Amino acid sequence: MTQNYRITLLPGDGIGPEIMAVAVDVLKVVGKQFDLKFEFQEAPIGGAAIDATGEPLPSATLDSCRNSDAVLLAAIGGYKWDSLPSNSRPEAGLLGLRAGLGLFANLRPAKILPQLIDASTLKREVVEGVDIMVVRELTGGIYFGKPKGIFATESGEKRGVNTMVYTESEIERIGRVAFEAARKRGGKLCSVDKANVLEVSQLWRDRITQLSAEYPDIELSHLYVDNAAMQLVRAPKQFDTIVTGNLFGDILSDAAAMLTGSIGMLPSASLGASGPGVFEPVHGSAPDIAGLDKANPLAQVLSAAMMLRYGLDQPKAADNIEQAVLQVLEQGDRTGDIISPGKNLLGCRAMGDALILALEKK
Ligand SMILES: NC(=O)c1ccc[n+]([C@@H]2O[C@H](COP(=O)([O-])OP(=O)(O)OC[C@H]3O[C@@H](n4cnc5c(N)ncnc54)[C@H](O)[C@@H]3O)[C@@H](O)[C@H]2O)c1
Ligand SMILES: CC(C)[C@H](C(=O)O)[C@@H](O)C(=O)O
Ligand SMILES: [Mg+2]
Repeated sequence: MTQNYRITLLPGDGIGPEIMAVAVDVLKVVGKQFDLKFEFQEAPIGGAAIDATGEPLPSATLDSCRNSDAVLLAAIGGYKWDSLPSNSRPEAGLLGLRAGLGLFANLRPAKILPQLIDASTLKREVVEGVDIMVVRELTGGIYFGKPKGIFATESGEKRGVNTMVYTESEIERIGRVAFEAARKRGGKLCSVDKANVLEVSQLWRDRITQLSAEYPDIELSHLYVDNAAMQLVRAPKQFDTIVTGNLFGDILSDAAAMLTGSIGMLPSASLGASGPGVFEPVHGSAPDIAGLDKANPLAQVLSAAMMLRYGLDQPKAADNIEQAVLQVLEQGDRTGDIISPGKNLLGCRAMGDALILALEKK
C-alpha cells in the first residue's frame, strides 16, 4: 500500500538550494522503489525569507512545518545578512524553528567511512573506526537563556549579555535521549560540561549522574569541555555517545564532523517529544562556494536518510540511500572537499547524478 508523507522543504541560503535539489531527486527515486509518495511543500527560511517577507521565519513556514510529517532543511545564513541585529538574522529563523517545534534533542552522528580515511586531516590510525554520536541539547542553554541583549551601562558603555540556564527537567529529558541512544550503540555515554567553573554545569553533572542509576548497563563518564575538545582530536575512538548542552554541542559536533574528513558529509536529526522532526546537515550555507556547483550534497542526502529512518520509520529506504552513498564513494567519486589523489572530482549536480545511477541499479 502506498504511504503518503507531507514533507516541508526548507532550502534556505547559499549552497542550500543546490544540495536540496539533489536530496529531493534521491527521495523521488527511493519513493518509487518503496511505494512512498512524498508531497513536497517548499517554504522560505533564513536570508531567503528575509528577502521575500522581511522575517527569517515567516509564520506560514512554521505552520507548514507543523503540518508536515517531517521537515528537510538545508542551511541558512550568508554575508548579505551578517550586519542585521541578532533577532532578525537568518540564524534567528533556525533557532525559532527549533524552539517552535520543541526540538530539544539534536543527534549528530560522526562516523568515519573507510573510503574517506585519507580525506581526514588526522592520521589513519587515529580516525579509523571512529563512530561517535553527539547528542546536543537544542532548545535551552545560553542560546535561549534570559536576560540577553546589548544594554547600556550607567556610564553609557555597551554591555552584551547572554545567560546560560538549564532546569533539571531540561537536563533530564536530554539525558534520557542520550542514555537510550548509548544503549542502542556501544553502551558508553560521556557527559560534557564545565562543572569546574559554571553552576549550570554542576547541576547538569548532578542530574546526569542521578539519572545514570536508571541505566546501570550504560558506562557513564564526565569530561570538562576543554578536555573533551582535546580528547576528540587526540584519541577520538574513546568516545561512543556524547551528551552536552547547546553551545558545547555546537562546537564539539563541528570538531567531531571534521574527524570524518569533511563537514560536508555529516547529517543530523532534531527531534522533540512529539511532532515532526527537522533533518539537516551539520554544516552551514557555505557562502564561499555557493552557486559554483562545488558543494558536497552527501550530508544533505544522508539527512534525508535520517528523515526516513527517525522521522518516517522507513529504515529500508534509509538503508538504500546510505548504501548508494557508500557505493559512489567506493567507485571513487568525490566532491572537492573530500578529494584525494587518484579520485574523480565531481560537482554537486554530477555527484547527485552518480547517486541516482547507483540507486537505480539496486
Ligand atoms: N544549520 C545551519 O543552517 C547552519 C550551520 C552552520 C552555519 N550556518 C551559517 O552558515 C553561514 C556560513 O557559516 P560558516 O562559514 O561558519 O560555516 P559553513 O559550515 O557554512 O562553512 C565552513 C566551511 O566548510 C565548507 N563547507 C560547508 N559545507 C560544505 C559542503 N556541503 N560541501 C563543501 N564544503 C562545505 C565551506 O565552504 C566553508 O569553507 C553563516 O551564516 C552561519 O551562521 C548555518
Ligand atoms: C546557524 C547556527 C544558529 C547553528 C547553531 O549554532 O546551532 C549552526 O551552527 C548549527 O550547528 O546548526
Ligand atoms: Mg554549528
